[in-house]
Amino acid sequence: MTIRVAIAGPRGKMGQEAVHTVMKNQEMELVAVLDYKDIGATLAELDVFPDSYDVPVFTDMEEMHTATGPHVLVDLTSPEAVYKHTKQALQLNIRPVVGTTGFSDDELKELAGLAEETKVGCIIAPNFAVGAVLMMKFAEQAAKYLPDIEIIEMHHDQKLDAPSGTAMKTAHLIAGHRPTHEQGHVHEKETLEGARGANYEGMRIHSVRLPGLVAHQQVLLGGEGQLLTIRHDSFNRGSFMSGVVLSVKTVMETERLIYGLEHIID
Ligand SMILES: NC(=O)C1=CN([C@@H]2O[C@H](COP(=O)(O)OP(=O)(O)OC[C@H]3O[C@@H](n4cnc5c(N)ncnc54)[C@H](O)[C@@H]3O)[C@@H](O)[C@H]2O)C=CC1
Ligand SMILES: O=C(O)C1=N[C@H](C(=O)O)C[C@H](O)C1
Repeated sequence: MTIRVAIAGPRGKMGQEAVHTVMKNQEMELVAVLDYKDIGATLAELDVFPDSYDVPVFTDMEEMHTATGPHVLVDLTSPEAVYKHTKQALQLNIRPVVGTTGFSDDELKELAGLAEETKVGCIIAPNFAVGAVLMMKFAEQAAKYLPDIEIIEMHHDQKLDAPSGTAMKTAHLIAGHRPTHEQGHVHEKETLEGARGANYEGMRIHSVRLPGLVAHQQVLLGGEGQLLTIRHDSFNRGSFMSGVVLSVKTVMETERLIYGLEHIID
């Protein structure tokens, strides 16, 4: 069966890459895109895509659903739009594959409940790059032995959310094995606010934003006389595409919400 795919955010950095990926995939058909403007146009009429991309643009998900019947919605938009999109897709029986980051823990819980109730599969992947998933898993394992940890995530300066979804997911995974404990000196004091980064159950998370960067993270684990550094770099957005393809295929086989690619890679 050909998987009918819609993409939200097709003009964005990730959206453009995903449009090309789905268009090239023999097992998928790009049936629609969801944008905030140019309703009634096709991708071919937008300046960033080739003339052969005869895919309609919608601004309303319900209209898109009625007109084109997608099985899957790939969301690559913004932290502001993603919760509403994911909820609406689940209600319309469209399976969301979500790369957009910036969910709160409460939103994730609510969406998991909704997916269970509607039995509509959903994958939320804070990072689609296999190397980043391995970096998170290795950090989770290492935290059992070296529980003093600081996460440094580094991204391009157009990123809207901080900390990154990957840093948050890394902290969640590590926290499953590391009893909460405060790090550093008990009397430490910031003379400049924010100097010690964000505090997640005692772990520190630092967000760097600079032009030239794509997506990078290192997890530093310190012990007596030693430091373990686990690092991953995405140098381009092609690094995320095999994860997008895997997620689109896998979401067709599930009836619940899966949070994180580590649950679906072997
Ligand atoms: N899970 C992963 O592996 C990755 C996730 N991301 C995340 O994906 C998201 C998008 O990233 P980029 O492409 O770099 O951002 P971007 O800013 O280049 O693109 C976002 C696009 O979404 C559009 N958009 C915003 N609100 C919309 C709405 N309500 N409806 C339709 N379109 C809307 C914008 O116009 C823009 O074209 C971010 O949350 C980012 O953190 C980025 C890279 C990898
Ligand atoms: O905004 C980005 O670029 C990225 N966002 C995701 C995140 O917040 O972790 C994934 C990747 O790091 C790129």
